[in-house]
Amino acid sequence: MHFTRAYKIVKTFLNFGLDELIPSHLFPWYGRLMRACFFWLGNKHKDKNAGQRLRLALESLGPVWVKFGQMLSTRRDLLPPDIAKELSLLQDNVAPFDGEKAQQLIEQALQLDDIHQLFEEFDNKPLASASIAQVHTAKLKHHDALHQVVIKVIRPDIENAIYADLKLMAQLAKLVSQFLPDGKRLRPVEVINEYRKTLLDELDLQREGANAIQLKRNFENSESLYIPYVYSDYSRKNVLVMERIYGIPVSDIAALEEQNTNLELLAERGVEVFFTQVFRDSFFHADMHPGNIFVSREHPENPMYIGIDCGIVGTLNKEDKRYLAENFIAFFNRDYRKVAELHVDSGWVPADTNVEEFEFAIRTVCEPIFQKPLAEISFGQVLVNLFNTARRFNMEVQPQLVLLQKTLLYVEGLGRQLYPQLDLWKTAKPFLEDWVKQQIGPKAVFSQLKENLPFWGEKLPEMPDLLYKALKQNTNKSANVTIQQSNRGIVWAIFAMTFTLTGTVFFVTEFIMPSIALFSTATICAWRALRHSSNHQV
Ligand SMILES: Nc1ncnc2c1ncn2[C@@H]1O[C@H](COP(=O)(O)OP(=O)(O)OP(=O)(O)O)[C@@H](O)[C@H]1O
Repeated sequence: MHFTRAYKIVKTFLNFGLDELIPSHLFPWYGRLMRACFFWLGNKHKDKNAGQRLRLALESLGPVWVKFGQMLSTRRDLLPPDIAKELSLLQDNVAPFDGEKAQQLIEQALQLDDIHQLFEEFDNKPLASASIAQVHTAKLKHHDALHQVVIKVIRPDIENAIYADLKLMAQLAKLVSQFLPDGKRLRPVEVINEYRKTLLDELDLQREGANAIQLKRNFENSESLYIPYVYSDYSRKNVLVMERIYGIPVSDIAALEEQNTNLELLAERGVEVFFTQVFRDSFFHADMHPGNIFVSREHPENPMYIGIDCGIVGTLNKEDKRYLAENFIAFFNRDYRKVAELHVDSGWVPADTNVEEFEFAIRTVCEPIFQKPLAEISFGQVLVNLFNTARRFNMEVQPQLVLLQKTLLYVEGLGRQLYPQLDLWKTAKPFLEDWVKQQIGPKAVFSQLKENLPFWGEKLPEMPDLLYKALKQNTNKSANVTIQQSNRGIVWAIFAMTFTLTGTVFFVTEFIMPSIALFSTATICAWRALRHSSNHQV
């Protein structure tokens, strides 16, 4: 199986002339020798351009490769634009699998003798069928009521096929990175590893269910986004039962216009939902292609999105978020020095990077973007340009940022399709500026203290003990005046710390007057500590 599949892949690549995509000066002699060994396989599609040949080759290799091509199409940082555009046309035309088989899989997963024990009107005919899973409609008997649901079922036997293809892909990536002189720059091994992770995550519907539950909780009372309810009691690794939704696909602009949807508000809400997910929740839906987004039929004047398929989500840590927000703000202020410094501070590029050179490189690629009116600038493209430049300065690939950049491109595309005059910057700027403000300044310091309160609350009872030990040590060593002096300094410092902590506890629990008294005492202790330490140094 392994060998025949490997041969099929080589045959497809050569029949679509993909070897011709490698520039001759980059094709080493051993590569050409290997190519010559398959002399009977030649390019049968000479009439088509490179992008088309690559797309057709991937389509003929099946779903794992199609999904890989779709992922690559969003990596504008790695591929030339014409090839990326062609890959974005990839379609996974897979036939649905037998509905009886789906029913059998559901019965097995939920340990039912008969599907009708739990579901009424299970429809054998799939509602939708994709490369990894198929969706059926049913009515769930739940708490003495009937609930309209959809059941997503992973295709039978897909797992083994995916593992086998991923293994071959990984071997191919290794070959490319080892034997093609320019292979490493494309980071094929990392790209395949990232793809592997995404694809395997998609095979686990319990994970998708958990993501949907989290996202639903994050947008509990939101007017902008609704996530269908997941029946976790009836969900397994290969079966997911969730509330059926009846929204309008977001790409169906005619239907949205027909019900007088406020498209401007809808487009703005897309941007708002995205930035809320990224900056408020650090948890974003990262598969926002139009097939996964619907619009509620209710209240078209106050339109709400409905999101499905939460199989791929992204998360960002606090530092990433802060640098990202500041990067956008600095970029739109055309402060390229700041952009360069942020990349160094965040550790995205090595600490010894020449900031001036980096600033200059960023200016060169970013300044032309401002030729356009601000409203037309693409945030996603800004990130692509920035990351491309940073990569020349040895920026490591940050998978979470790549996911974010990809999602941002989708969100923008979607927003502009709904409302071409959408001014992304106008919608996003106040959001980003508020967020950055919240992260710095006194409010942020206190919220940080509040966050660390449980830790300090735990340590506070130990303070008197520490103090006692320090004092005792001080008495034992009284022979040495210098040490005694320095110990006194330590004792005052401990006092200062204890009063500060207690003051903070009072402050955040809103006992303002006692907290002021404690902070004042802490200041006096700190001053005494400083005096002792300076005497000691003298
Ligand atoms: N809760 C739901 N209510 C109504 N229809 C749904 C629901 N969930 C999924 N569908 C339908 O099933 C289709 C496929 O669902 P989903 O996107 O979750 O599957 P998938 O296998 O992950 O597909 P892909 O990854 O290719 O988008 C959707 O486009 C939608 O038409």
